[in-house]
Amino acid sequence: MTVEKASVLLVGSGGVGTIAALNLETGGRASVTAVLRSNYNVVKEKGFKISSCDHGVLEGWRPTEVVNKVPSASEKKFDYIVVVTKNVPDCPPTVAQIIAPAVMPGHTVIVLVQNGLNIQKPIFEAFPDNICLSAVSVIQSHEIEHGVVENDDTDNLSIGAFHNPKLSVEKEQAVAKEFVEIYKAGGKCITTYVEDVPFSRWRKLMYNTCINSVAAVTGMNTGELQLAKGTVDGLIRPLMDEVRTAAKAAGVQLPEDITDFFINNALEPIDMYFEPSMLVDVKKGNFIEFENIVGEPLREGTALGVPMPTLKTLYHLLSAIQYKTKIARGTVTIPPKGDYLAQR
Ligand SMILES: NC(=O)C1=CN([C@@H]2O[C@H](COP(=O)(O)OP(=O)(O)OC[C@H]3O[C@@H](n4cnc5c(N)ncnc54)[C@H](OP(=O)(O)O)[C@@H]3O)[C@@H](O)[C@H]2O)C=CC1
Ligand SMILES: CC(C)(CO)C(=O)C(=O)O
Repeated sequence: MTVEKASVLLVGSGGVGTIAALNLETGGRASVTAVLRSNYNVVKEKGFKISSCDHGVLEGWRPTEVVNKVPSASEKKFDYIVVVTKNVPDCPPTVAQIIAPAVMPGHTVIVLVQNGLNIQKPIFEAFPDNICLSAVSVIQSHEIEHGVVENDDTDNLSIGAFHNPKLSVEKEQAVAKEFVEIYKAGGKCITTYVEDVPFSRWRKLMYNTCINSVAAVTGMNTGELQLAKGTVDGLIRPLMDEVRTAAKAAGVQLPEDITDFFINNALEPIDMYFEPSMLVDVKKGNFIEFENIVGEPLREGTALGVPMPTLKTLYHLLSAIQYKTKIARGTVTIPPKGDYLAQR
Protein backbone atom coordinates (compact mmCIF):
# COMPACT_ATOMS: atom_id res chain seq x y z
CA MET A 1 0.00 0.00 0.00
CA THR A 2 1.40 3.42 -0.84
CA VAL A 3 0.94 6.10 1.78
CA GLU A 4 0.20 9.55 0.46
CA LYS A 5 3.06 11.92 1.22
CA ALA A 6 2.48 14.98 3.36
CA SER A 7 3.03 18.15 1.43
CA VAL A 8 5.57 20.30 3.28
CA LEU A 9 6.64 23.87 2.59
CA LEU A 10 9.98 24.46 4.30
CA VAL A 11 10.90 28.12 4.74
CA GLY A 12 14.55 28.79 5.60
CA SER A 13 16.97 26.21 4.27
CA GLY A 14 20.19 27.13 6.07
CA GLY A 15 22.09 25.00 8.61
CA VAL A 16 19.15 23.42 10.42
CA GLY A 17 16.49 23.72 7.69
CA THR A 18 18.49 21.82 5.07
CA ILE A 19 18.99 18.88 7.43
CA ALA A 20 15.28 19.02 8.32
CA ALA A 21 14.40 18.87 4.61
CA LEU A 22 16.82 15.96 4.18
CA ASN A 23 15.33 14.00 7.08
CA LEU A 24 11.78 14.64 5.87
CA GLU A 25 12.59 13.47 2.34
CA THR A 26 14.67 10.49 3.54
CA GLY A 27 11.68 9.02 5.35
CA GLY A 28 9.59 9.01 2.17
CA ARG A 29 6.52 10.31 4.01
CA ALA A 30 6.89 13.94 2.98
CA SER A 31 7.46 15.84 -0.19
CA VAL A 32 9.34 19.07 0.52
CA THR A 33 9.15 22.35 -1.35
CA ALA A 34 11.92 24.54 0.06
CA VAL A 35 11.80 28.31 -0.14
CA LEU A 36 15.35 29.60 -0.55
CA ARG A 37 16.63 33.14 -0.54
CA SER A 38 20.34 34.02 -0.88
CA ASN A 39 21.27 30.40 -1.67
CA TYR A 40 18.53 29.96 -4.31
CA ASN A 41 20.65 30.39 -7.46
CA VAL A 42 23.47 28.15 -6.31
CA VAL A 43 21.14 25.39 -5.09
CA LYS A 44 18.89 25.59 -8.15
CA GLU A 45 21.98 25.14 -10.32
CA LYS A 46 24.16 22.73 -8.35
CA GLY A 47 22.10 21.46 -5.41
CA PHE A 48 23.31 21.41 -1.81
CA LYS A 49 26.64 20.01 -0.74
CA ILE A 50 26.01 18.44 2.66
CA SER A 51 28.56 16.90 5.02
CA SER A 52 26.58 15.26 7.77
CA CYS A 53 27.50 12.99 10.66
CA ASP A 54 24.34 10.97 9.93
CA HIS A 55 23.86 11.24 6.16
CA GLY A 56 27.48 11.28 4.99
CA VAL A 57 28.62 13.50 2.15
CA LEU A 58 25.98 14.39 -0.41
CA GLU A 59 26.74 16.43 -3.53
CA GLY A 60 24.01 18.03 -5.58
CA TRP A 61 21.20 17.18 -3.17
CA ARG A 62 17.86 18.95 -3.54
CA PRO A 63 14.45 18.42 -1.96
CA THR A 64 11.50 17.68 -4.27
CA GLU A 65 11.24 21.32 -5.29
CA VAL A 66 13.12 24.55 -4.66
CA VAL A 67 11.48 27.95 -5.12
CA ASN A 68 12.54 31.52 -4.36
CA LYS A 69 9.22 32.85 -3.10
CA VAL A 70 6.59 31.65 -0.66
CA PRO A 71 3.83 30.26 -2.92
CA SER A 72 0.26 31.31 -2.34
CA ALA A 73 -2.23 28.83 -0.90
CA SER A 74 -4.23 29.10 -4.12
CA GLU A 75 -1.20 27.91 -6.15
CA LYS A 76 -0.48 24.87 -3.96
CA LYS A 77 -2.01 23.37 -0.84
CA PHE A 78 0.52 22.57 1.90
CA ASP A 79 -0.28 20.35 4.88
CA TYR A 80 2.66 21.71 6.87
CA ILE A 81 4.76 24.85 6.79
CA VAL A 82 8.05 24.12 8.55
CA VAL A 83 9.73 27.39 9.50
CA VAL A 84 13.50 27.24 9.98
CA THR A 85 14.49 30.86 9.50
CA LYS A 86 16.14 32.85 12.25
CA ASN A 87 13.29 34.44 14.22
CA VAL A 88 13.95 38.18 14.47
CA PRO A 89 10.65 39.97 15.16
CA ASP A 90 12.47 43.30 15.56
CA CYS A 91 13.69 43.14 11.94
CA PRO A 92 10.63 42.63 9.73
CA PRO A 93 9.28 40.84 7.82
CA THR A 94 8.19 38.71 10.76
CA VAL A 95 7.66 34.96 10.50
CA ALA A 96 3.88 35.49 10.30
CA GLN A 97 4.30 37.97 7.45
CA ILE A 98 6.72 35.69 5.57
CA ILE A 99 4.51 32.59 5.63
CA ALA A 100 1.11 34.34 5.33
CA PRO A 101 0.61 33.75 1.58
CA ALA A 102 0.86 29.95 1.98
CA VAL A 103 -1.26 29.49 5.10
CA MET A 104 -4.63 27.92 4.50
CA PRO A 105 -6.86 28.80 7.48
CA GLY A 106 -7.78 25.76 9.54
CA HIS A 107 -5.67 23.39 7.40
CA THR A 108 -1.98 24.19 7.35
CA VAL A 109 -0.02 23.05 10.40
CA ILE A 110 2.75 25.53 11.23
CA VAL A 111 5.90 23.98 12.71
CA LEU A 112 8.42 26.35 14.31
CA VAL A 113 11.90 24.79 14.32
CA GLN A 114 13.40 27.79 16.06
CA ASN A 115 14.99 28.78 19.34
CA GLY A 116 13.32 31.09 21.83
CA LEU A 117 10.31 31.69 24.03
CA ASN A 118 6.77 32.78 23.09
CA ILE A 119 7.45 32.45 19.36
CA GLN A 120 3.96 30.96 18.95
CA LYS A 121 2.19 34.13 20.13
CA PRO A 122 2.37 36.10 16.86
CA ILE A 123 1.42 32.92 14.97
CA PHE A 124 -1.72 32.40 17.10
CA GLU A 125 -2.59 36.04 16.52
CA ALA A 126 -2.15 35.92 12.75
CA PHE A 127 -3.54 32.40 12.19
CA PRO A 128 -6.00 31.70 15.02
CA ASP A 129 -7.45 28.57 13.36
CA ASN A 130 -4.16 26.82 12.56
CA ILE A 131 -2.34 24.32 14.73
CA CYS A 132 1.18 25.44 15.64
CA LEU A 133 3.86 22.95 16.69
CA SER A 134 7.03 23.52 18.67
CA ALA A 135 10.22 21.83 17.51
CA VAL A 136 13.18 22.35 19.81
CA SER A 137 16.35 21.41 17.98
CA VAL A 138 19.68 20.24 19.29
CA ILE A 139 22.02 19.90 16.34
CA GLN A 140 25.17 21.56 15.21
CA SER A 141 24.58 22.56 11.66
CA HIS A 142 25.67 25.60 9.72
CA GLU A 143 25.67 26.82 6.15
CA ILE A 144 29.32 27.74 5.72
CA GLU A 145 28.83 29.17 2.25
CA HIS A 146 25.77 29.37 0.02
CA GLY A 147 24.56 25.82 -0.57
CA VAL A 148 27.24 24.18 1.60
CA VAL A 149 26.03 22.71 4.91
CA GLU A 150 28.13 21.15 7.64
CA ASN A 151 26.22 19.10 10.20
CA ASP A 152 28.33 17.78 13.10
CA ASP A 153 25.74 16.42 15.52
CA THR A 154 22.66 14.20 15.13
CA ASP A 155 19.46 16.13 14.42
CA ASN A 156 17.67 15.80 17.77
CA LEU A 157 14.21 17.33 17.60
CA SER A 158 11.69 17.53 20.46
CA ILE A 159 8.28 18.10 18.97
CA GLY A 160 5.05 19.02 20.73
CA ALA A 161 2.03 21.27 20.32
CA PHE A 162 1.88 24.88 21.43
CA HIS A 163 -1.54 25.06 23.00
CA ASN A 164 -3.86 27.54 21.38
CA PRO A 165 -6.82 27.91 23.80
CA LYS A 166 -9.13 28.26 20.78
CA LEU A 167 -8.29 24.76 19.53
CA SER A 168 -8.71 21.23 20.88
CA VAL A 169 -5.67 20.09 22.83
CA GLU A 170 -6.33 16.44 21.83
CA LYS A 171 -6.28 17.40 18.14
CA GLU A 172 -3.13 19.49 18.58
CA GLN A 173 -1.34 16.63 20.32
CA ALA A 174 -2.45 14.06 17.74
CA VAL A 175 -1.12 16.28 14.97
CA ALA A 176 2.21 16.69 16.81
CA LYS A 177 2.53 12.90 17.19
CA GLU A 178 1.78 12.40 13.49
CA PHE A 179 4.47 14.92 12.53
CA VAL A 180 6.98 13.10 14.75
CA GLU A 181 6.30 9.91 12.75
CA ILE A 182 6.72 11.70 9.42
CA TYR A 183 9.94 13.39 10.54
CA LYS A 184 11.65 10.32 11.94
CA ALA A 185 10.57 7.85 9.26
CA GLY A 186 14.04 7.87 7.66
CA GLY A 187 15.64 6.67 10.90
CA LYS A 188 18.59 9.08 10.74
CA CYS A 189 17.56 11.49 13.48
CA ILE A 190 16.32 11.46 17.05
CA THR A 191 12.79 12.77 17.10
CA THR A 192 10.75 12.74 20.28
CA TYR A 193 7.21 13.73 21.08
CA VAL A 194 7.05 16.04 24.11
CA GLU A 195 3.82 16.92 25.86
CA ASP A 196 5.27 19.62 28.09
CA VAL A 197 6.31 22.23 25.54
CA PRO A 198 6.93 25.05 28.08
CA PHE A 199 9.39 22.74 29.88
CA SER A 200 11.24 21.88 26.69
CA ARG A 201 11.44 25.57 25.66
CA TRP A 202 12.63 26.87 29.08
CA ARG A 203 15.12 24.02 29.37
CA LYS A 204 16.69 24.95 26.01
CA LEU A 205 16.85 28.59 27.15
CA MET A 206 19.33 27.53 29.83
CA TYR A 207 21.79 27.07 26.97
CA ASN A 208 20.65 29.66 24.46
CA THR A 209 19.91 32.55 26.82
CA CYS A 210 22.95 32.04 28.99
CA ILE A 211 25.71 30.63 26.77
CA ASN A 212 24.74 31.49 23.19
CA SER A 213 24.25 35.16 23.99
CA VAL A 214 27.42 35.52 26.10
CA ALA A 215 29.31 33.98 23.18
CA ALA A 216 27.68 36.53 20.85
CA VAL A 217 28.54 39.53 23.06
CA THR A 218 32.14 38.47 23.73
CA GLY A 219 32.87 36.95 20.31
CA MET A 220 34.19 33.83 22.06
CA ASN A 221 33.40 30.15 21.44
CA THR A 222 32.51 27.70 24.24
CA GLY A 223 36.13 26.71 24.90
CA GLU A 224 37.34 30.30 25.09
CA LEU A 225 34.44 31.20 27.41
CA GLN A 226 35.60 28.54 29.86
CA LEU A 227 39.22 29.58 29.63
CA ALA A 228 38.41 33.27 30.22
CA LYS A 229 38.74 33.61 33.99
CA GLY A 230 35.47 34.37 35.79
CA THR A 231 33.16 34.10 32.77
CA VAL A 232 31.48 30.84 33.77
CA ASP A 233 31.13 31.56 37.50
CA GLY A 234 30.71 35.33 37.28
CA LEU A 235 28.40 35.53 34.28
CA ILE A 236 27.00 32.24 32.96
CA ARG A 237 26.03 30.75 36.36
CA PRO A 238 24.23 33.89 37.56
CA LEU A 239 22.37 34.05 34.22
CA MET A 240 21.34 30.42 34.57
CA ASP A 241 20.12 31.05 38.13
CA GLU A 242 18.01 33.96 36.91
CA VAL A 243 16.50 31.95 34.04
CA ARG A 244 15.77 28.99 36.31
CA THR A 245 14.04 31.26 38.83
CA ALA A 246 12.00 32.91 36.05
CA ALA A 247 10.99 29.48 34.73
CA LYS A 248 9.84 28.49 38.22
CA ALA A 249 7.80 31.68 38.52
CA ALA A 250 6.23 30.81 35.16
CA GLY A 251 5.29 27.35 36.49
CA VAL A 252 8.14 25.38 34.94
CA GLN A 253 10.28 23.40 37.40
CA LEU A 254 13.73 22.86 35.94
CA PRO A 255 15.80 20.38 37.99
CA GLU A 256 18.07 21.89 40.63
CA ASP A 257 21.20 20.41 39.07
CA ILE A 258 20.42 21.73 35.58
CA THR A 259 23.01 24.53 35.80
CA ASP A 260 25.79 22.05 36.60
CA PHE A 261 24.44 19.72 33.92
CA PHE A 262 24.72 22.36 31.20
CA ILE A 263 28.06 23.69 32.41
CA ASN A 264 29.60 20.24 32.76
CA ASN A 265 28.16 18.79 29.54
CA ALA A 266 27.20 21.41 27.00
CA LEU A 267 30.45 23.37 27.27
CA GLU A 268 32.74 20.36 27.20
CA PRO A 269 35.22 19.42 25.95
CA ILE A 270 37.02 22.77 26.01
CA ASP A 271 38.99 22.04 22.84
CA MET A 272 35.81 21.51 20.85
CA TYR A 273 35.77 25.37 20.62
CA PHE A 274 32.13 25.28 19.55
CA GLU A 275 30.42 28.35 18.12
CA PRO A 276 26.72 28.61 19.07
CA SER A 277 24.35 29.96 16.42
CA MET A 278 24.09 33.52 17.78
CA LEU A 279 27.87 33.88 17.67
CA VAL A 280 27.83 32.54 14.10
CA ASP A 281 25.26 35.21 13.23
CA VAL A 282 27.32 38.05 14.72
CA LYS A 283 30.36 36.85 12.76
CA LYS A 284 28.33 36.65 9.54
CA GLY A 285 26.89 40.15 10.10
CA ASN A 286 23.38 38.68 10.44
CA PHE A 287 20.66 39.88 12.75
CA ILE A 288 20.49 38.01 16.08
CA GLU A 289 17.48 36.35 17.70
CA PHE A 290 17.99 38.21 20.97
CA GLU A 291 14.38 39.31 21.45
CA ASN A 292 13.06 35.72 21.66
CA ILE A 293 16.11 34.17 23.31
CA VAL A 294 16.84 36.88 25.89
CA GLY A 295 14.08 39.53 25.69
CA GLU A 296 11.15 37.17 26.20
CA PRO A 297 12.49 35.34 29.29
CA LEU A 298 13.55 38.72 30.69
CA ARG A 299 10.10 40.24 30.12
CA GLU A 300 8.31 37.18 31.43
CA GLY A 301 10.48 36.83 34.53
CA THR A 302 10.37 40.55 35.31
CA ALA A 303 6.58 40.63 34.97
CA LEU A 304 6.42 37.80 37.50
CA GLY A 305 8.57 39.75 39.98
CA VAL A 306 11.86 37.91 39.42
CA PRO A 307 14.93 40.17 39.68
CA MET A 308 17.07 39.57 36.57
CA PRO A 309 19.84 42.19 36.69
CA THR A 310 22.47 40.16 34.83
CA LEU A 311 20.06 39.22 32.04
CA LYS A 312 18.88 42.82 31.74
CA THR A 313 22.44 44.05 31.15
CA LEU A 314 23.03 41.28 28.62
CA TYR A 315 19.79 42.22 26.85
CA HIS A 316 20.91 45.83 26.42
CA LEU A 317 24.33 44.76 25.14
CA LEU A 318 22.68 42.50 22.57
CA SER A 319 20.25 45.23 21.63
CA ALA A 320 23.23 47.52 20.91
CA ILE A 321 24.85 44.81 18.77
CA GLN A 322 21.59 44.47 16.81
CA TYR A 323 21.56 48.24 16.23
CA LYS A 324 25.15 48.12 15.00
CA THR A 325 24.10 45.45 12.48
CA LYS A 326 21.15 47.59 11.41
CA ILE A 327 23.54 50.48 10.73
CA ALA A 328 25.90 48.19 8.80
CA ARG A 329 23.04 46.77 6.73
CA GLY A 330 21.46 50.16 6.13
CA THR A 331 18.10 49.28 7.68
CA VAL A 332 18.41 52.39 9.85
CA THR A 333 20.03 55.66 8.89
CA ILE A 334 21.91 57.73 11.40
CA PRO A 335 22.67 61.44 11.10
CA PRO A 336 25.97 62.23 9.32
CA LYS A 337 29.00 63.06 11.44
CA GLY A 338 29.05 66.76 12.32
CA ASP A 339 31.97 68.97 11.32
CA TYR A 340 33.01 70.14 14.80
CA LEU A 341 36.60 70.94 13.88
CA ALA A 342 35.45 73.84 11.70
CA GLN A 343 33.70 75.49 14.67
CA ARG A 344 36.83 75.65 16.83
N1 LIG B 1 22.47 26.24 13.75
C1 LIG B 1 22.24 25.44 14.76
O1 LIG B 1 23.04 24.52 15.01
C2 LIG B 1 21.00 25.57 15.58
C3 LIG B 1 20.03 26.52 15.30
N2 LIG B 1 18.84 26.50 15.97
C4 LIG B 1 17.75 27.42 15.62
O2 LIG B 1 17.23 27.02 14.34
C5 LIG B 1 16.73 28.15 13.62
C6 LIG B 1 17.44 28.20 12.26
O3 LIG B 1 18.82 28.41 12.50
P1 LIG B 1 19.96 28.16 11.41
O4 LIG B 1 19.62 27.04 10.53
O5 LIG B 1 21.23 28.17 12.14
O6 LIG B 1 19.83 29.51 10.58
P2 LIG B 1 20.59 29.88 9.22
O7 LIG B 1 20.91 31.32 9.33
O8 LIG B 1 21.66 28.91 8.92
O9 LIG B 1 19.46 29.66 8.15
C7 LIG B 1 18.30 30.44 8.09
C8 LIG B 1 17.84 30.42 6.65
O10 LIG B 1 16.59 31.10 6.58
C9 LIG B 1 16.62 31.86 5.39
N3 LIG B 1 15.60 32.89 5.40
C10 LIG B 1 15.46 33.92 6.24
N4 LIG B 1 14.39 34.64 5.89
C11 LIG B 1 13.86 34.05 4.79
C12 LIG B 1 12.76 34.34 3.95
N5 LIG B 1 11.99 35.42 4.16
N6 LIG B 1 12.51 33.52 2.91
C13 LIG B 1 13.29 32.45 2.68
N7 LIG B 1 14.36 32.13 3.43
C14 LIG B 1 14.63 32.93 4.48
C15 LIG B 1 18.03 32.42 5.36
O11 LIG B 1 18.31 32.91 4.08
P3 LIG B 1 19.43 34.06 3.87
O12 LIG B 1 20.74 33.32 3.78
O13 LIG B 1 19.05 34.70 2.61
O14 LIG B 1 19.38 34.98 5.05
C16 LIG B 1 18.81 31.15 5.71
O15 LIG B 1 19.02 30.34 4.59
C17 LIG B 1 17.03 29.37 14.50
O16 LIG B 1 15.90 29.71 15.26
C18 LIG B 1 18.15 28.88 15.43
O17 LIG B 1 18.18 29.55 16.67
C19 LIG B 1 18.56 25.57 16.93
C20 LIG B 1 19.51 24.62 17.25
C21 LIG B 1 20.81 24.60 16.66
C1 LIG C 1 22.84 24.69 21.67
C2 LIG C 1 22.76 24.59 20.19
C3 LIG C 1 24.11 24.47 19.63
C4 LIG C 1 22.01 23.29 19.97
O1 LIG C 1 22.20 22.67 18.84
C5 LIG C 1 21.98 25.75 19.68
O2 LIG C 1 20.80 25.81 19.91
C6 LIG C 1 22.53 26.93 18.96
O3 LIG C 1 23.68 26.95 18.52
O4 LIG C 1 21.75 27.88 18.82
